[in-house]
Amino acid sequence: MTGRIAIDDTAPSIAGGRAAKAVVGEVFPVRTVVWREGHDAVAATLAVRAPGSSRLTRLRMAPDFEPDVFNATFTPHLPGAWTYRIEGWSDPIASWRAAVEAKLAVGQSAADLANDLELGARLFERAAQAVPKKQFERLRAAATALRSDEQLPTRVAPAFGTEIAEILRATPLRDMVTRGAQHTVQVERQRALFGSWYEFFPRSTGGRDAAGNPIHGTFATATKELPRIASMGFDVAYLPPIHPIGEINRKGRNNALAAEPDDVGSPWAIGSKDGGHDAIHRTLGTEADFTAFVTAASELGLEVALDLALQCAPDHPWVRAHPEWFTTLPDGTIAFAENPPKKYQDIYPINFDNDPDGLYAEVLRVVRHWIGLGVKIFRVDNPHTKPADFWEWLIAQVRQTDPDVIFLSEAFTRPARLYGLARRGFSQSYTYFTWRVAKWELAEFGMELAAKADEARPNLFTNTPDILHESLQHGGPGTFAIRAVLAATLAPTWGIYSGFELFEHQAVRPGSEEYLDSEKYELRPRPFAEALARGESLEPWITRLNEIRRAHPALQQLRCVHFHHVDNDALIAYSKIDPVSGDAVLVVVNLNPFGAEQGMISLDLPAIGHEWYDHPVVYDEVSGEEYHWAQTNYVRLDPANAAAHILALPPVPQQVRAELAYRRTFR
Ligand SMILES: O=P(O)(O)O[C@H]1O[C@H](CO)[C@@H](O[C@H]2O[C@H](CO)[C@@H](O)[C@H](O)[C@H]2O)[C@H](O)[C@H]1O
Repeated sequence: MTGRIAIDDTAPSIAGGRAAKAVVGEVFPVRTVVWREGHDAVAATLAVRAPGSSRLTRLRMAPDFEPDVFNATFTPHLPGAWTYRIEGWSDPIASWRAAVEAKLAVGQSAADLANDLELGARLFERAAQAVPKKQFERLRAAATALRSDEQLPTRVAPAFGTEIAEILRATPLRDMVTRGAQHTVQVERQRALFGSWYEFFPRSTGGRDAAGNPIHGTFATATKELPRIASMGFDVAYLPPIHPIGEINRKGRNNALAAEPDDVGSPWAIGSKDGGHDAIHRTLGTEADFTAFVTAASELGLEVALDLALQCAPDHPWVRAHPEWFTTLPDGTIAFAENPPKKYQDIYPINFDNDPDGLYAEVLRVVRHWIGLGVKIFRVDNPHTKPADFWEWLIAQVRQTDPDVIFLSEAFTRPARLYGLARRGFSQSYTYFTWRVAKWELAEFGMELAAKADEARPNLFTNTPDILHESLQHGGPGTFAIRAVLAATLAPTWGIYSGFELFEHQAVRPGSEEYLDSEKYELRPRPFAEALARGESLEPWITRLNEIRRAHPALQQLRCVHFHHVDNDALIAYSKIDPVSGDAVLVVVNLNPFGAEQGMISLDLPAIGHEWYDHPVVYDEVSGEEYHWAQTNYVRLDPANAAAHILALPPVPQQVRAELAYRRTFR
């Protein structure tokens, strides 16, 4: 925006004028550049408006140590679309003061300063017009002193005093006020930022019959799984699609192209003669059973997330009723879906261009149907294979009526799509975490997450039904513990797919990331209790991680990560802080699952709010031990005992919290 004062590089500023992201209670840092010609002083104000309010809250921005750069934070207290803009202005009293100080410093006399003193008096008189009566008198007194016959130091003393500075900080005299462009921040509920997800297939919860054959589960049997999931500290129970599964082209075990008669098929092959996206697989139960499941989950503090997979089995009702929603090939057939190199022969992709009005309305109806049954979180399958403008429209429509609905995007094929979809409204995104294993990759990844915090919120799954990373295939239980602690502490939202706690690691074939006997195509009842009793379960570690995450607001933050140097590439160290409470945590992870690693960690103490010479006492939330640390510290981690230190640090002092929030965000 052009104006008398230049305002540049305001951040966050999302491409296309779209909204930045924040959640209720999250500290939201804003930075800008404000400058003008010559030597006169400028300043910046952040003007913030809450949703539905006509009132502007003005926050004086703090000058950065870089010239012309200003910072401020605000903390939204309710969800909705907040707006903010920068006001850049000329600060005539600061300019006057700087000039007079410089002249006094070189010994100029009252006579030399006659014009300056009169100009100052006029400025204080102007400033007095805008302040309450008591402060009015102070400013008038400063003006009177400047015009008096006293000695020069006495004349300028009130104008230079701290009391006047305080008054002017609260009510500055602003000239040439220039308003910058308006920016929006979409504020969501806290679950959009912080939470622990557990993915499981309800159909696998039916146990086994006397002959050891799996029995198809129901919502009633799935409900029995919920206490175990809740007791591990998870917040969200995510279910793959629960709809009728296609019978035409159904896939068999291990992705076989032909199914055997008793094969259950992939739940992502949605739709059959029993119904489509608004129907429930008849063996799982009825709508009433589903809502009972959602209620039971809620009583345990769990939210249910549902898959939204916009694709159809050939026998989905839409295929017959709306052939225009699909692409018919010259030979009259419909091509199956692909996500190269993956082939999904049991589903048809949807064509979003033939009848957008009809299709869009139907998808919105489906989403609202599930919202009506208590679902407030949708994990969206393959959103990058559907048009971006469709998602932007759908999410905006849903937000109008249900602002508490959260959409997780499963798009991580290319950064443009991952971040592009996030900008268009997705609350959370899958990431490349599963493929980031080396220390340098993790550090780069962690920095990227923080740098992108205004436009995308990550959900770090350790594994998914599609991704059994080779490190999990060959790294033994130690790798599972390492991947869990990294996911649980690098980002505020993390998740596991069922079976992770049992160290399931067999791939269908060498070089593949697909599980052997994948649950995508068959029932997989699991002996959780037996494994736990034998001490062969990761449940205790997962439980402890979630407890620590809940106890430490620092681990619930996305923006405030900082990596510290360790002289061993098998050890990684990073700290997180919470700018509100000052809570601070340092995580040190041994990336070698097979043996102990040791090294020296050099703490960047100012980055955690301390002086270089401080000796913080740190408490290990994993071992319960306390250490007296300094700038350089010896660490040794043996995966036989613990994969990581999760160290509670002394709280960040109040006076540097906001500054650290800017520094960690805009590095
Ligand atoms: O393509 P992605 O790797 O993002 O995977 C997601 O979408 C897939 C298609 O919906 C889904 O694939 C599974 O379901 C398909 C349809 O039934 C089936 O053909 C595939 O073999 C099966 O893997 C995948 O699970 C989901 O995460």
